[in-house]
Amino acid sequence: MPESPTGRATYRLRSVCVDYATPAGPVAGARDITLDVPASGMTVLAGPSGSGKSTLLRVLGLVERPDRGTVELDGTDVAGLSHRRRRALRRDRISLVFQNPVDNLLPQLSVTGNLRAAAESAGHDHTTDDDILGELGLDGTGDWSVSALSGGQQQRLAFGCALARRTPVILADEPTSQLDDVSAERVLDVLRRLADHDLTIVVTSHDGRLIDLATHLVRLRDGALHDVPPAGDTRTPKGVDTP
Ligand SMILES: Nc1ncnc2c1ncn2[C@@H]1O[C@H](COP(=O)(O)OP(=O)(O)OP(=O)(O)O)[C@@H](O)[C@H]1O
Repeated sequence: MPESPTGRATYRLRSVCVDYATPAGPVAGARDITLDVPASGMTVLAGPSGSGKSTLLRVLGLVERPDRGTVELDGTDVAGLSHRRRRALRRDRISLVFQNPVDNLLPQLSVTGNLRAAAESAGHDHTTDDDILGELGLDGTGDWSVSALSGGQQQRLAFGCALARRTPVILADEPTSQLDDVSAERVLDVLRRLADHDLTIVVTSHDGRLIDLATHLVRLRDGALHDVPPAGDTRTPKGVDTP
């Protein structure tokens, strides 16, 4: 397997399979995925609808357990850990940003209240609210209620909550798909800025603008890796790390 761009990998997946039971028989969500996710930069999981992007993101988020194969997070094999250990790892190491902005926030709290609640959820007793709001382009909104923000502002705040949690991993599922073009551009600005932090960022998308931000592009089709370079071929753009 070629080295990942940074040489360090946060995740190492080997032969990961996820099967869903349906009335019509089993459906493969992930087929034999072998992949390293570099410790820093932005990995984009791209592919058409139903290609397995969300399934793979859920595996990385320790929400979905693979039916076969291994998943290492920072060298620990997490696939077989107890529910409790997986939940503790999720709390300490992973922040998830969902597609729908309102699913990421607590509507009864202010903007600052959401940042503080996010920090507390990861065991921190304070946040640098003003720094984070500045980074998101949301200066001066600290006292606002979440409902006063636009969808795009809410989605930027969701990334702020991930920053407040100070987890080394941020996973985001199609974060621009529910936004108009202008709001999506602002979210992309935030993602560009996050890419400068020493974080592992993994985003699913079929938004070409987001795919252009990838430092590591993983293409999926029918639950499997697609466009896998021949062994030893390092010419593939953006460092697809597959065997
Ligand atoms: N809970 C589930 N039960 C049954 N089948 C599922 C389930 N979740 C996903 N699948 C199936 O697994 C495959 C991969 O789905 P997944 O949602 O991971 O793809 P996706 O690329 O994220 O799609 P989209 O872009 O539409 O969200 C699809 O065939 C889908 O129908």
